[in-house]
Amino acid sequence: MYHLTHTQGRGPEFATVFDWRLAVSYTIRDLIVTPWMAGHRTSRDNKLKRVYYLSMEFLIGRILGDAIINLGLDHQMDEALESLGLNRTQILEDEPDAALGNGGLGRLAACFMESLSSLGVPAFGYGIRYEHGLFRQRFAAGQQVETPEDWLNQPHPWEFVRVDYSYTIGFKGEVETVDGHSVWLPGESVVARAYDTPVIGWQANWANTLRLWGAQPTNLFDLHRFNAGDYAAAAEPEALARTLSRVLYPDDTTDQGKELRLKQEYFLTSAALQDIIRRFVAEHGEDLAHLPDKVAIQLNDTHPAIAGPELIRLLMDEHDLPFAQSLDLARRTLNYTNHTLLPEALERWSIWLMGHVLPRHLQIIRMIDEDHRKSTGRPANVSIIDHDEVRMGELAFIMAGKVNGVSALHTDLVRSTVFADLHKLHPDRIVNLTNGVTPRRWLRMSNPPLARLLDKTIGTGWTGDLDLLKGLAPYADDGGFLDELRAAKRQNKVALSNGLLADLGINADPEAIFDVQVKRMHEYKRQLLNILETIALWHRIHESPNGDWTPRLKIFGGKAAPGYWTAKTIIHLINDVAKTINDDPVTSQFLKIAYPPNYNVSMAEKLIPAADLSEQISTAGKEASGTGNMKFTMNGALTIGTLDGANVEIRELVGPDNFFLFGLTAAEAETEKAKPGHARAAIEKSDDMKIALQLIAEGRFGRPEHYYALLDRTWNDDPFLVASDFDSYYRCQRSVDSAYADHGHWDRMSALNIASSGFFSSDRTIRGYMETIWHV
Ligand SMILES: [N-]=[N+]=N[C@]1([C@H](N)O)O[C@H](CO)[C@@H](O)[C@H](O)[C@H]1O
Repeated sequence: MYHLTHTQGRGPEFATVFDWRLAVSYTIRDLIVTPWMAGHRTSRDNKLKRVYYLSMEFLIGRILGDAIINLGLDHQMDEALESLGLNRTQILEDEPDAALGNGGLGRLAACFMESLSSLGVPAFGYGIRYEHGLFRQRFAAGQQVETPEDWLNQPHPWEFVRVDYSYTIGFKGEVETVDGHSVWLPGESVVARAYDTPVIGWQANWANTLRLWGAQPTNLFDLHRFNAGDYAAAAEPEALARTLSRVLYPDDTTDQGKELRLKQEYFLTSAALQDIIRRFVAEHGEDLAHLPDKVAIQLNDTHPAIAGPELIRLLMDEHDLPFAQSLDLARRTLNYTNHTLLPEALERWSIWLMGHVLPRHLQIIRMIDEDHRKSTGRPANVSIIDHDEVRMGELAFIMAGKVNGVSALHTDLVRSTVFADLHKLHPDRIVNLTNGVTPRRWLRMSNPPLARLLDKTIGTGWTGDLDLLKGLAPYADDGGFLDELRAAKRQNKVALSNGLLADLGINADPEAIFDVQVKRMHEYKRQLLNILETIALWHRIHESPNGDWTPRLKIFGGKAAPGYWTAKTIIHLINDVAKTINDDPVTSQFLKIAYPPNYNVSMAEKLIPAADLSEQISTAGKEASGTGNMKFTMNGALTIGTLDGANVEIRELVGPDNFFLFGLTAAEAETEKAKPGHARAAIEKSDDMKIALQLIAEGRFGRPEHYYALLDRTWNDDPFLVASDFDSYYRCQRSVDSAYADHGHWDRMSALNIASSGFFSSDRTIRGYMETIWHV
């Protein structure tokens, strides 16, 4: 009531849901600033070493619900809202998602920030305060249409503006030599202003800062031009500057390559490094020789890899340290995480563009390259500059103390493929740190029915120490427990069914298998394999409508990068197939498809707890890790998947009997892919796939001409081996049907998946980074 009155300036009789939500948010925020300030003082006063996580993406989602959980106030808040006659769900769902990321990489950064605070590790996250996050997705005639996301078109209660922490970021211009020193004279510049969001940890013992940079013009406004009536020109400086933090590039695992993207990457990196050095000097004095003792920096993929040259520039040009010392200090401070092997995702900037936008950095990159060549005996294929391009992967590797992959299989492939030559030169540099997810948001907050059952069965300790879920294993043979487990899952399925009916008009049977594939649309994730199997099943049901079919609801969710034509065609196909199948009176009792638009963090929090089956069906060797797979497992869904990314470790821990495995291994996939005509050969052998492709070509799902190019690509190219894995996948799905029919067996498998998911907590991952990379 205090904040409604004094912060919102509203009486309850006039208050909107927005006013109440802000009042609740400020009330919770008040309780966070205390541990936040205490944590900062403790770090400063004890001269603690800090971790700095640099990422172009932080896929945070909503903040209020998570903050209430971490403060342990969920029950009190329920009572308070009830006593005021307010609807909890309505209040929480009024908050827009902070969609400052594309997919797994961005969400991982958000989970890491929460675990760093939950473990009480002094840390800062550095990112960009995009005015527009990932675009909103809607469907028009089954096709994806993008509209701008606008989370900041209303006051945002979770940020504090820090005008005193502003840094000038230069671009372009030229480099002069004065008294033997290189001096960069930027041609243009902007100001990076800090916006801080506290990240509270479990049980509110600690809170770290997520510092997001917003771009401001160096000179606000050209008054002379304004007075001359040239209003547009007068506003130009501001417009230009703000483009830097205007919008997130919507590409997931694809190199953008645009000048503005490079400028965004440098904007983030330079502001972060200037802020880090200011804090170090303020707390430890001018002698930067001790920087690596107090600062550990993690580069989230190559997007902030310009940090190597930028840190050297700051140390050399602004703190007068010699190149060799600057290089050494930078290497002992920086670390790099690789998140993908896909060639089109590895960033390469043309020498021209790098020299144009960052002339001083290109000079330093050449010095780093030369130093590395000299110190490693000039081997081939490891140079940063290659064929007039600056290879950011090589730059990040050469400038890093440690390089890590994000799953055991992925790290092996990083050593044997993309960085094989550098690995030979630096055999101890690459380490593995399998991804993880925070159990606070992805279990305790998203799945109250299961959380209550866990609390009752093994106590509440699991939220802070997920390994305690092992205590559940004995209950896998306890019928009473399994019934309650099934009841909890059913509660979530009923809630989701009601949502699907209300939003999409789809009547979902909670008894059906809720088979869920939610992730970005990409050919290597093989949503195409899933929808082709669905068509083949539909055809089979039509052939024997009285057969003993296990009802199934296929749920899809995911956005395609706006320029990714094939991914958009697959979205269109899924919606066209859904239309035909959902309207089919013969099969609708056995098979339905739902594709809710605008999949995001908040939707994942609803879908994952209601899932029975988790689709992790990427071509083996292509998905570096996956993190959705981990969220489904800890929420009791069983996985159908390939031996790819972290699926391998999930299967090892839950046991092969509790995982539905199919498909080629990464090595077999490489061999198969090399065979000419592998697709046509596989399709000719598979009646089910052939019929599925035929039905599309015949126009059973919308206008066939929309899919001729996709059909041609599948028959003649099929780069991700959909055809080669089809029959194995189809057979595996049928074994899922029979397993699901035996409730006791299914629930036992579900219980064992939950019991074995402790390893996939991001707390375990962060502890790994602390021990093997950051030494904090
Ligand atoms: N970029 N990128 N990489 C990804 C994801 N697409 O964001 O990073 C994620 C986080 O490491 C991985 O789980 C996922 O497999 C990988 O493809």
